[in-house]
Amino acid sequence: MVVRAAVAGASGYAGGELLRLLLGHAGVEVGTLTGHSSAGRRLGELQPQLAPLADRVLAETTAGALAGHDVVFLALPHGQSAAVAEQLGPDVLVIDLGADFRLADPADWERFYGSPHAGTWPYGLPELPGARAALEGVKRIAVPGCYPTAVSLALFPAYDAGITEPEAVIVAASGTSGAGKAPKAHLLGSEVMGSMTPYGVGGGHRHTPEMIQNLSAAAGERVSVSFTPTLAPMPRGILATCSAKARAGVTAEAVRAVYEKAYADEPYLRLLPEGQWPATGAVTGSNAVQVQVALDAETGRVIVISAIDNLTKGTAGGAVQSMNIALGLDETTGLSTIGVAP
Ligand SMILES: NC(=O)C1=CN([C@@H]2O[C@H](COP(=O)(O)OP(=O)(O)OC[C@H]3O[C@@H](n4cnc5c(N)ncnc54)[C@H](OP(=O)(O)O)[C@@H]3O)[C@@H](O)[C@H]2O)C=CC1
Ligand SMILES: CC(=O)N[C@@H](CCC(=O)OP(=O)(O)O)C(=O)O
Repeated sequence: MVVRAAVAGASGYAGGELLRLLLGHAGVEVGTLTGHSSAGRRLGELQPQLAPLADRVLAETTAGALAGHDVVFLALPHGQSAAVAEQLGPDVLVIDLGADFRLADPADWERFYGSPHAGTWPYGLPELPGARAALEGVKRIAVPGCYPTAVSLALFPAYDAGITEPEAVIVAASGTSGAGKAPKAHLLGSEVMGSMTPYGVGGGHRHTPEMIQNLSAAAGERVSVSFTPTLAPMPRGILATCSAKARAGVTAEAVRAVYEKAYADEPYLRLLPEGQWPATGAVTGSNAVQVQVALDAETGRVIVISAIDNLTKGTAGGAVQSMNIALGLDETTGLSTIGVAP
């Protein structure tokens, strides 16, 4: 079976990574590509790494241009997906890489995104408890945010197993591609190179409610989250340092056993051997997630560190993995666990 897939937002970072993966996917034929300010331009000018598609010309992002495909990926800014998606009809598989359909609570959406809530779609993080089965055969998928991917995959085993209290503290560093390709002063090379800085400090980051949603579902009770993102001088990657208070009596051996069991059959989640620590460079360009755990004897906190590529497992790889499940394909088709290093 070969499905025909359109990509809206093909000129952006998420759209570009998605096309890189789709070009290596045996079950996908790349159809229409769309852009916004770059409509009418050749893809080769904008995404020179995608050589086989260099002569494709970007169409305007309209429902008409995206019609006639089996799968439509939307890699658009927040708030742009709903209007397009509602015109695409119920039979096409629509996969939104943006935030519009990730949150279940309209109040959370309105507070963090400041616009009316468009709705909630099945959530494209198959490794979460029950999520894989919930993606089979669906026609709409909301791909998680990059930080919630790194954090939820790091912490769900601890909450699912009940070994941690319902609070988590997270500090995560992201590469600059997480902020998209559109020019912004704080992303200039002279601002970013050789410097790191936090942002969204004190509960203000829009990924906080998404993390709370995922971790609370795993815990069966509300988990409070303190999240501090930082911008790191690298193009790709997220390193998330997560901690939560261990429940009484939990030992370091018990923590490790929980993670060994939770990740045992997962194709992309890798608990590293003891003494080895996750590195963003090791997962660059791959769908892999590296994780290490420790129990801090001084504070009684379980510490879990994860590394992902924000554009691959954190966006486009997660989208392809979820598409594979929805279409009944082998979940790993077109996705690699092999990073590009150094
Ligand atoms: N970058 C990342 O690591 C991650 C991104 N995502 C999500 O993916 C989506 C795209 O992000 P990213 O690729 O980084 O962003 P970019 O800024 O790199 O790309 C945005 C894309 O959307 C198009 N676009 C811009 N404005 C409009 C508009 N008003 N209507 C229609 N299309 C528009 C742009 O077209 P043009 O260039 O032609 O103007 C471009 O193709 C976002 O929702 C983001 O949240 C999710 C997880 C991680
Ligand atoms: C470095 C950086 O700016 N990162 C982005 C997150 C990108 C992402 O995954 O999130 P969305 O899909 O929700 O946009 C941010 O902090 O807003």
